[in-house]
Amino acid sequence: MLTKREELFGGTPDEYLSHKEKYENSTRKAVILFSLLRKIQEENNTDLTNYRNLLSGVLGASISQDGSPFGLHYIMFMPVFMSQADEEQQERWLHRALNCSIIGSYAQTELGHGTFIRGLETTATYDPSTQEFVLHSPTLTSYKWWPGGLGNTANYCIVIAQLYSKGECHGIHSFIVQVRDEDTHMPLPGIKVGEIGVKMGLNAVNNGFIGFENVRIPRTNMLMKHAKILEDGTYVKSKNSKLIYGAMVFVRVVIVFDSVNYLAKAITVATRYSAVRRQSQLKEGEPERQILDYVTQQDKILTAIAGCFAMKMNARMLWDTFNVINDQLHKGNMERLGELHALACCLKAISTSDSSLFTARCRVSCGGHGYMVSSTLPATSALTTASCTYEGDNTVLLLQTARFLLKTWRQIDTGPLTPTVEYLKTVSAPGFSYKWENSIEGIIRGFQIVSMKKISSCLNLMTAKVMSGMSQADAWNTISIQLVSAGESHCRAIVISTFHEDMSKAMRSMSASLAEVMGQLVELYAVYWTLERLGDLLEYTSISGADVVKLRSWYEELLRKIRPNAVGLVDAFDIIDELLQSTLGAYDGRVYERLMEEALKSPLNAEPVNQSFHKYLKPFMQGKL
Ligand SMILES: CC(C)(COP(=O)(O)OP(=O)(O)OC[C@H]1O[C@@H](n2cnc3c(N)ncnc32)[C@H](O)[C@@H]1OP(=O)(O)O)[C@@H](O)C(=O)NCCC(=O)NCCSC(=O)/C=C/CC(=O)O
Ligand SMILES: Cc1cc2nc3c(=O)[nH]c(=O)nc-3n(C[C@H](O)[C@H](O)[C@H](O)COP(=O)(O)OP(=O)(O)OC[C@H]3O[C@@H](n4cnc5c(N)ncnc54)[C@H](O)[C@@H]3O)c2cc1C
Repeated sequence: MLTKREELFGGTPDEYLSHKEKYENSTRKAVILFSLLRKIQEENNTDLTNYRNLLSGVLGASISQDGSPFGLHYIMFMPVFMSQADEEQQERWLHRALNCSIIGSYAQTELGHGTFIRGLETTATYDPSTQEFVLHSPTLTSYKWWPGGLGNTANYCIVIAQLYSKGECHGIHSFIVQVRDEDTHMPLPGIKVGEIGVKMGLNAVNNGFIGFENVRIPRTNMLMKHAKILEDGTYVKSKNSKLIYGAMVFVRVVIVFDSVNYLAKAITVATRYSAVRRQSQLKEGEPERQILDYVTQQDKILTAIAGCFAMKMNARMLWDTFNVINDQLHKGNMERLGELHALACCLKAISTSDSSLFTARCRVSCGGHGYMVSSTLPATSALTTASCTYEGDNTVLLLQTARFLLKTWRQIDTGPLTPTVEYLKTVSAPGFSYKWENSIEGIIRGFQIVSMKKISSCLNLMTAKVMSGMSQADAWNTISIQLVSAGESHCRAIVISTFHEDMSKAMRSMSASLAEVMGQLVELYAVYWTLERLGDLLEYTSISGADVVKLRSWYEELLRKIRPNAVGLVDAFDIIDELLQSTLGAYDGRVYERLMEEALKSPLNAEPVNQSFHKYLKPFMQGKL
């Protein structure tokens, strides 16, 4: 009898399964895991407040590096329900979703539209004679495309469609739609549903497509917490049209935590491997050195460790900010929604792009063995690059942040600013003077000044172009590279200052030795990004060549100091081998034995001579083909 652990982590490695077998195997595993999670939910009476913990349990413990067919059920279907369904609807469906007696997905993106959601083509036309909506996919490009779990798993999904009533379009709204029969799992009449095929990664997520041929759903299937359609077809507007976007804000907040989890996996593997792997002699006649002793290797890996700790602290800050503002939204106070949206956008963009960048560095820092699927680094790389796209393409999200920053800058003199942007007032105040200094505080100020000056410059450029006769939209597009850069600088200033402030608070309750190491990580992160963004700092601050020389020595000194604690720092992530799933990163360091053990599992090693020799090779080599 297999133990739960053997059931979850044993059997043929996913990489040797067909696409179909991989899905079936991930469904088998998901059922085991989510049965355990269902038990936790029942014990903890999960709601949105502790929902994220459950969610990170789902995500962090996602046993397949290829994701899970149940992921969207937790990541989007339920959060959207919690934020957009009215009480009657929550009563009707939420409990069934929470205990997984129905499995949902989230169908927003279409073949033709992902970013521009106001351009979505799926329609939901209200028929007052039957008090139903008619859901329809008018074109091929209107087919929903990407929804996780929709291919073969989900029997319900939330569909985002253009709402029509009394001949008028009221824009996009959310509807719950049953996709498959709860008993037979057959697609319901008028529904064409399937799986979108093999992707770069996440091939256990079961992303699907769905098209509707005049499918009728009851009026009460429109999620009506905010906007409503009355029985006679009268449309009742939401207090704020942006509330429909709420779920995307929540998920972007969760994604910042995900990006930390994914990066933690990659740096655990790369750091442990770099401590085991010996290669080349630093000095003639000496034994070969651990590759972690090479400063170039430290440059690749230790900065990734610092980045992981930095983003963890920022994820916590974002979650706390989300809860504060979400409570205000529930009380009808929309004042900080724009700030929350902008903060969630830039932190989602920067955390996922940093995670993707550093994970790719971890992959190459492990040489050839880092290219083995059994190292888990290729799959983690494929995962992190996907996160730069889903839940909003990173470029587009940084433009959203820039949009908010320009609005803020226009109003800079009309009153107090909200917390995440009040630095703009400080560094632009009359009489504010600043001289670059090589210190954490000096670096934070420097990044804040760069951000402020980029925002100011963008607004001046926009104004000049519009004054010269260019349309607002063309002016925006023309300077959009600089707008993205302003969004990134704003975010980097927030990440460094949050890391420094929150870690300083945490260090007060640490032992002196631990506090010293944590302080080194904060310094390494700040100095690394200072050297990475030297162009901006030279353009907008008084940093000098002499400062840069000293910064480089400071950086190299930090790498030397942190090196002895590198393995201890990643061990602190405490990722068990079964979740790490890596021949290079296993806790016991038996890298070469594990590489060979995994290789022998290849089906091509099942027999000494593969059948293709007799069918193809031999006749070919004998000139018979
Ligand atoms: C790119 C977007 C935001 C553009 O939408 P649009 O309405 O065109 O926005 P505007 O630029 O015109 O601004 C309108 C107005 O609305 C505010 N706003 C926009 N989004 C939000 C939001 N989420 N929360 C709050 N407020 C928002 C914006 O600030 C403007 O306010 P003003 O006061 O300045 O007028 C939009 O199209 C968008 O978000 N696109 C990305 C689509 C997306 O994220 N898709 C995710 C699909 S689900 C998915 O990917 C699942 C993945 C699986 C997994 O996670 O595992
Ligand atoms: C692994 C994965 C899982 C997903 N799961 C789901 C899901 O469960 N449900 C769901 O609904 N969707 C899902 N998606 C879809 C995802 O939300 C979209 O891919 C994403 O929103 C980007 O849209 P797009 O793919 O249409 O890219 P596009 O918007 O076409 O972007 C392509 C390029 O155009 C640029 N661009 C687009 N608009 C602008 C603009 N206004 N200004 C400047 N540049 C612009 C972008 O920066 C990008 O470089 C998933 C995607 C992936 C990769």
